[in-house]
Amino acid sequence: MSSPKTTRWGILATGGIAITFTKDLLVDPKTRGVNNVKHTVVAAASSSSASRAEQFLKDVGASSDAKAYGSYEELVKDSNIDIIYIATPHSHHYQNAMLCLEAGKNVLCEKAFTVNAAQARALKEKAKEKGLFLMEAVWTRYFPLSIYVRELITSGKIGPVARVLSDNSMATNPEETWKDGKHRMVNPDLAGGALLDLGIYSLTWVFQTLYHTQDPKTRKPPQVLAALKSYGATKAADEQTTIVLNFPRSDEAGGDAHAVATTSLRIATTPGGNADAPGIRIQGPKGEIQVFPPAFRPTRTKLILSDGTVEEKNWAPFPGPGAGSGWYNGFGGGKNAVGEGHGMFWEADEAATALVEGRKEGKYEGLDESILIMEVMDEVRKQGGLQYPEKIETTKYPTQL
Ligand SMILES: NC(=O)C1=CN([C@@H]2O[C@H](COP(=O)(O)OP(=O)(O)OC[C@H]3O[C@@H](n4cnc5c(N)ncnc54)[C@H](OP(=O)(O)O)[C@@H]3O)[C@@H](O)[C@H]2O)C=CC1
Ligand SMILES: O=C1OC[C@@H](O)[C@H](O)[C@H]1O
Repeated sequence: MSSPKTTRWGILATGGIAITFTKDLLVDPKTRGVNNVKHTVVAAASSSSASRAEQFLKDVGASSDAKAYGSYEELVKDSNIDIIYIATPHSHHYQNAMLCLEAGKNVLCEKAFTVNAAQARALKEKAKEKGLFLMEAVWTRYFPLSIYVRELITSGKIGPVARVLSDNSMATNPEETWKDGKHRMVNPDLAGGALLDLGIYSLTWVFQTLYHTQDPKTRKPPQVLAALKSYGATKAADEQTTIVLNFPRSDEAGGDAHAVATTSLRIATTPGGNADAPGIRIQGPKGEIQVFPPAFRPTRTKLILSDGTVEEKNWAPFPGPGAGSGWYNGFGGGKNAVGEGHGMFWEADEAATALVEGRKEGKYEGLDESILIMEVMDEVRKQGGLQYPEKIETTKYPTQL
């Protein structure tokens, strides 16, 4: 067996998820049975100061020779970096990813990929022009649990999927939690709201079960009908959104299939942390697959077949030793066992493997699928009357944010 190839990462931004991702990155891949790639963090940048980047590198346990930069512009010039992980708010992904691609760097960019589909298309074009790898960091797609669910579907276990019900909601008490309105979860300037932050996971489950599992040559985009409830005085972010999707399919493939994707900042998928009810139900004529919350980091599945078969699986704990501080939920608070991995290393392994193999896109969600999901979210926002400020919707690069 050949020795693992090391990928050298640069980390762009030093906020909450950057810490969790980077700690996961530094977990030995052998602990999860991965032998083809290894990861090292060679640099991090903070837009606020080099000392913040320095502290970040210390906090995550990076090697003492990793470089700390006080600007993203300096980071992208570092010739020692193979790939950059972007961990800024949604509003900034387009400008930050363009900066990296223009400088010739491969990119793994946090979800939601961009603010709109036009930006996602422009990034795809730029990556193609430069011959670079580009992937949206929808980590859930790379979980062994997700691979198992997709395999159940493609093996025909429940028959052709006829309907998917998918929720990712949190009772966050937004007026209290984000009183001043500046936090990225509610701030329109940072593309705040439920849809782009949490609804992306409801759509991820719909797409990875009902679209990604179809033949890429014949699958078609869905028709979309949406209701969106806006948040706060500015009405420039959503607090609750419901999307009905119709996926056209030939009669031989099972005929049209339906999905309902829901998201909310005000009510929970399961109140009080009770995870007994499935947040995701994938239904076919021979049975259903249930996935238990949270949709972004599920650890339990249940297959129920009409012949009476019931198969429950528990996917926790994730391999470790891991981040060591519980999972990060974007605004404080963690619930998984301290010391287990968070689960972000699987997407990092895929990005590193793609670099080794010379692939330019992620295996379980290519750029066209990321763009299609952005198109769905564009349509939802259009029907719901939600537009973000022009400076973050624009494809003009560079734009000062
Ligand atoms: N996959 C997952 O499970 C999760 C993904 N996310 C995604 O990660 C991204 C970042 O979220 P999160 O880490 O929670 O956010 P944070 O607010 O904790 O961190 C964002 C970082 O981005 C940088 N930044 C640059 N410009 C701005 C700006 N104008 N306002 C705020 N921050 C800025 C800052 O880093 P610096 O000062 O160093 O430049 C900041 O620390 C989002 O896209 C979110 O959707 C978030 C949580 C979980
Ligand atoms: O990606 C995410 O997953 C967990 C959520 O709590 C967070 O807000 C979101 O950004």
